[in-house]
Parts: sequence; C-alpha cells; structure tokens
Amino acid sequence: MPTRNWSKIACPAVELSLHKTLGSGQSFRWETLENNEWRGVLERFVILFSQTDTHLLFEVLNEHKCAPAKLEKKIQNYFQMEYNMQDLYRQWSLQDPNFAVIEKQFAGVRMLSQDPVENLFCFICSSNNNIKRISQMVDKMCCKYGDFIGRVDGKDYYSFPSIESLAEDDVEENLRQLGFGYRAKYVNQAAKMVLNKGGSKWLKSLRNLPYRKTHDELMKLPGVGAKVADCICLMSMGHTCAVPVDTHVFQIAAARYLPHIKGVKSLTSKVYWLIGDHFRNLFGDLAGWAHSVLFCADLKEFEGEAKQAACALKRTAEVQMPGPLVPHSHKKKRR
Ligand SMILES: Nc1nc2[nH]c(O)nc2c(=O)[nH]1
Repeated sequence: MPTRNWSKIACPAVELSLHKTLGSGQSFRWETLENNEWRGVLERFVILFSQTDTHLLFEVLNEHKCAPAKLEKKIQNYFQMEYNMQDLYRQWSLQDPNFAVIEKQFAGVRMLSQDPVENLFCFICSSNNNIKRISQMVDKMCCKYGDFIGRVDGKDYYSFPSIESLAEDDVEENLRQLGFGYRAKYVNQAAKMVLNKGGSKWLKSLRNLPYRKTHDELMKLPGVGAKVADCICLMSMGHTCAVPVDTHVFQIAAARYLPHIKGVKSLTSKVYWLIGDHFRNLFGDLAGWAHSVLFCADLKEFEGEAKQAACALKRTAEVQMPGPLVPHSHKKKRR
C-alpha cells in the first residue's frame, strides 16, 4: 500500500457521498478502488479521492502542477460545495413523502459541475447504454483522441479529447471500430456542428441563456434528444431546474407522482414536460438536484440501499406511499 499524501477539505460525509456522486452515472471518468477510493481525471489532473466522516481527501497522482489553493477551489467547484445538502434534503423531504423515505440511505448525492465538452460527448454515448459500457467507451475515446497526462499503477491516463479532434473526418469510422455503433456518427457530427458554431466557447456560452433556450440549442445537435439535453443543462450548464426524463424516470413518476400517466404508451414531448414540470413545482429551483437523488435511489447499483430504505419505511410505517419505493420491473435492465 503506498503512503498517501492526502490534502483535505472539511466536508461531512452526509454532505457528500463519493460513492453515490461519482458512481451514479453523472460522470464516466471515475473508477472505484478499494476502501472507497475513487481515481479518475479532472481537467488534466489524475486525482485520487477518498473521504472520512468529516473530510474529503484528495491527492494528485500525475505530474500536472497547480497551486494547492487553486486546486482546492477547483475541487470545491466540481462538487459544488456551496450547496448545503442537509438543508436541501430537509426541505425536499417536507415537500415530498417519497423523498423522505430515501433521504437517509441516499444522503450526500451532489450534482457535479462538469465541463460542457466532456458532458456533451459522454452523454451522446449514453444513449441506450449502461454506466459500465459508457465508461468503457469514454475511456476508449480518451485513449484515442485525448492527450496523455500520466501513468498510474500501470494505467495510462488521457485528457478528454478536444472538439477539434472529435470533428476529424476519420472519427466516425474509428469509433465504429471501437464498438460505438450508431453513436460514432453522432459524436463526429455533433463535434463538427459545435465547431461550426464556435467550438467550446460557443458551447460554454449556452450557460448564459435561460434554461429552455439552452435546452432548445442543445437539441439541435446530432445525438442529443430531450433527456440528454437536460442532463447537459443540469450537469454542466448550471440549470439546476433541468429534470432529465427517461423511461425509468417516467416509471418513477407514474408509480409515485402522476398515477394518471400509468397507461401512457410512449414518452411524448407533452408527457416529458409534464413530468419535469411536476418535479419543478414540487421541488422548486433545484428540482434537477432532487431528481438526481431519486434517480440514484432507482439505480441497480444501489439496490441494497434502496431496499434498506424500504425496510426502514416498513418498520416505522410513518410515510404512506402510493407505489413501491423500488419499482422492480425495470431493475434488471437499467444502468
Ligand atoms: N442524475 C442523473 N444522472 C444520470 N445519468 C444518466 O445517464 N442519466 C441521468 C439522469 O437522468 N440523472
């Protein structure tokens, strides 16, 4: 075991669960090691994270240099530490008995503030895919088109590719050969379109538009539907009210919030916005954050914790719910 040279940021574990934040399909660049350590890439840093009950611990593992205070700030920004999750959870639990059921087992689920370029191309890869496979694809894309940034424990690390490199003419063919399927075309075409509009500067400028305008602009990109556009709005554009709705969120909504949509066969635009608006009315400006806790509680990866929450509910019988906490019908299929 190497001796660690940890830097620390005061952050109680109830404010940040590394496991549920880095492992719930927001970012696909983190791998879990032993002892709740997480290793991955943030900008050009290869970083190792861990945590105690009171602190977030981090160490840079490659040669990329940065003033300690500047790096600490970057990490605080990445985890959006200015938000107090305990206050928010309290508020959301008062507003929603379903939320109250899971708040303890799913404490510390935070939204990461991601780079829009990485966020866009990772979520183009996310269509009809699971966390493990998306992470593998993203890894391949970085190896092929990113810059080498360091070797740690025999593994090579790469930065996220630039839009310019993803817009090259041979990208579609190369990504197809790497197993991207139909997503290869979308990655390449979206890169070309973003480049034509002004590249990463244009993409970042979408942050300054109102939420719905940002969503409309993103949906013009190949491979970006309403759900992916909302993931980008929420995860890298600062639109905290964005609620990504996929079939699983639809199932949650139908089971526990909007029983009248149970018979609806497909996720039309009308139903999509009905669900998002319901969450926005219920949870307010940070509806997307609240949604992410519910989303996380529904992931197969966290089935154990969701079951514990259901058992705790049974024992105390304090909260009445119209539908099951864990809608088992889609547990096997989902990420
Ligand atoms: N918080 C969320 N994370 C996600 N990952 C993914 O693939 N979809 C979602 C989502 O809707 N919310």
